[in-house]
Amino acid sequence: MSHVSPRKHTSDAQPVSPERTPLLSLHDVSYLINRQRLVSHVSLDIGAQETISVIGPNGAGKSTLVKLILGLLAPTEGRIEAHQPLQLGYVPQRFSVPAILPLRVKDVLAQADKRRLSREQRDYILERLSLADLLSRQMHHLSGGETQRVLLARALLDKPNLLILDEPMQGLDPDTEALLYAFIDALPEFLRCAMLVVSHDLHWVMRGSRRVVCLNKHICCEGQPAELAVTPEFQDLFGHHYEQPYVHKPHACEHHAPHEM
Ligand SMILES: Nc1ncnc2c1ncn2[C@@H]1O[C@H](COP(=O)(O)OP(=O)(O)OP(=O)(O)O)[C@@H](O)[C@H]1O
Repeated sequence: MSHVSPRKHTSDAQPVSPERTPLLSLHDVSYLINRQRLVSHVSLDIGAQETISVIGPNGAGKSTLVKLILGLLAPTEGRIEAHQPLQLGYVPQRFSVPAILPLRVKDVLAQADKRRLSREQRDYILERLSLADLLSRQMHHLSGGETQRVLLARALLDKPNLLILDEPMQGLDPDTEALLYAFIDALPEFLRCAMLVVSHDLHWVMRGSRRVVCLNKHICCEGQPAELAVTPEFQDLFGHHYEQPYVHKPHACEHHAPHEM
């Protein structure tokens, strides 16, 4: 990818956890077209095994940001820097195969580089994503959920170090959605990688300890779900759709219950 320059990282005195070892940095990246700014001054570091969820309203520039990271678009301002050679995996929002094109599931999966995983590891992916019965089916006959499972398997078979999922659960039934979320939430060690997940599913996004980036052309707020949920920027954009689960926080005042005195 021409816009990304791999750079050797010199070791600092501070040890960095594997999750936080830098993989990719966006430096003040903007994308303009026809004098319209679709992405504005985005700076973002992605750690080597970090999961980042990207949320934002329709038209906020999320897919444009994904295309910039994939190298399908070049930043018109700023730059993207890879700290290690990138192996990208991508599951798009939509994928349709024309009925006229014969393409079986096994043809799609066969495009992956077989040298990157062992046979057992490849079988594990197919088994976890329940693909055994689909292998001979035509892609254009698959349902939305089946297609997303195939695309996720295809992406993982290349053992990416950065997996980008652009609203992968759109239109899926709750069972398929739960299956895919459970799978990406607990990838086995041999598939552990950085993930950037664009999602409108606030209940998944705000669960757990993934870093959340809220994009509205620029990054309007980011952080851990609990920190983010109380920011005015998040409240403005999503407050009416998302109620933070009640969390009891012990307070630090001096009074004691009678039995403690
Ligand atoms: N090539 C283009 N030329 C002009 N405008 C574009 C182009 N591509 C995207 N846009 C506009 O840029 C804005 C951002 O689009 P983008 O697809 O990145 O948003 P998004 O956050 O992914 O939206 P959604 O949540 O609806 O998928 C939209 O208003 C879109 O119409």
